[in-house]
Amino acid sequence: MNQNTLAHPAAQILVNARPHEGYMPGFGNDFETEALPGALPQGQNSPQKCAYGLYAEQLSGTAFTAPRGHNERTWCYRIRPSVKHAGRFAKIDLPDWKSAPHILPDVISLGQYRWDPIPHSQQKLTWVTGMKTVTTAGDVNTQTGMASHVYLVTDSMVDEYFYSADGELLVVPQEGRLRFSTELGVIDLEPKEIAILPRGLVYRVEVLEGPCRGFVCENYGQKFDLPNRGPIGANCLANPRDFKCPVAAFEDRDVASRVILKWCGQFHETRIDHSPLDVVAWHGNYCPYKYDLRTYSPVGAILFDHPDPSIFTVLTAPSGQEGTANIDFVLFRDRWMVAEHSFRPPWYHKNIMSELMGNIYGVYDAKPQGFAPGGMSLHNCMLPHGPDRSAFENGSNEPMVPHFQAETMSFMFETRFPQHLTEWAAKSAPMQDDYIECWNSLEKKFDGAPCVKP
Ligand SMILES: O=C(O)Cc1cc(O)ccc1O
Ligand SMILES: [Fe+2]
Repeated sequence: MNQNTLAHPAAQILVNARPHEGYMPGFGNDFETEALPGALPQGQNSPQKCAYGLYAEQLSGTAFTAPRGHNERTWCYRIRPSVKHAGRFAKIDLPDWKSAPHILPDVISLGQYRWDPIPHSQQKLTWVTGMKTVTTAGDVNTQTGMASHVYLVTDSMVDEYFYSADGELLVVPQEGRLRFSTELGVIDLEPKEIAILPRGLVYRVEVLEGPCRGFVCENYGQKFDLPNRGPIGANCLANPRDFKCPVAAFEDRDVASRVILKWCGQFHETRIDHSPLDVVAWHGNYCPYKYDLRTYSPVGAILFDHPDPSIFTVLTAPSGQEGTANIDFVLFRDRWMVAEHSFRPPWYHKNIMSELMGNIYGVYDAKPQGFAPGGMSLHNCMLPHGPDRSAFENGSNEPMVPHFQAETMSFMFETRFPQHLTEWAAKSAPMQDDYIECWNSLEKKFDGAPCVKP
């Protein structure tokens, strides 16, 4: 069955949609898409009566008055307005999903930390029950900062839907395949791809191939954007056309359903009698999207030295202070290493920004051992870190010939705010107690003699 003909026999793909793909290309485009012919009004947003008896509804992702270029909103034409979805909300507990501020007196976040891959669960877990918070930063109430999570998902949500008023979710799958059926269309997601689920968008998550594990960055602040490329120019890094937004798809299903809402760090549920995924047509620039990390074109040192990792930024979420991101999403993918007379791996450093890393697959060049696919590390604000002993020795002695750093994909959620560990991350997750010993054997090499260039 075609992806946008979920329930309606007359449904077909029109307008900008490529039927064989079900996605529309472009970052931040003003899209339009309809799953039934003529469902989308032309020349106006709010006709007195909409086609097919649909209701018009606007979803605003930025303030009404945000400057043009940052202003994001989408007009939806739906079977019922969202307000029909919201009965009374009742508070529920999702104890593993935490929000900032979440600073615990007996949990120490000052340190360099690393975790083995979180083992898959024996329990049945959905997208909402399988979300486990690793760190929180900033404050969800002031819409600043972020949280990092690991998800372990075994089971599909059935007649159950979720949305978050607290921020957008950046999803980085590491194992398994998921389907995000959203109000605005369907996104299928697998490792080496990422997806963004905007604040306020309702969706259901199904397992296409499980069990599923991955990482999530919950962005409480201003939305992720493409970084400016400066002197790099108009091409490379993440190119806008490689971002894909789904075509309209709707369900006309009258069935008892549950909607879970995350709001200011708390979870609530409401019961409704139909599927809320009933948007038949929409137009606008506030939408979910996915991106294939293999289309990222890295730019780097082609003669000597090692640039700052910001050169590998895929998406950046501004903080209001220019050049100081609320979050940078940075990708370390396979690439050529060609720098001459240089120490090629990452250098030793201390950083005002806090670095949460995850390994999607392969070997990361600063940590040939111990940073496994599915594993994570945290190097918090101003805490020193860098290559382990074997990476240092290799980087100091490797022949200065072109070398292909093959089969590798790690990433970093880097934020200007210190990241605080949850109790689960500090006490239950498989933290490596011996991580900092990876630097123990770095011995003093100082011999008092001036360096002789080879
Ligand atoms: O700490 C890390 O491994 C991430 C990182 C990579 C790099 O190439 C330079 C700096 C940096 O923080
Ligand atoms: Fe670093």
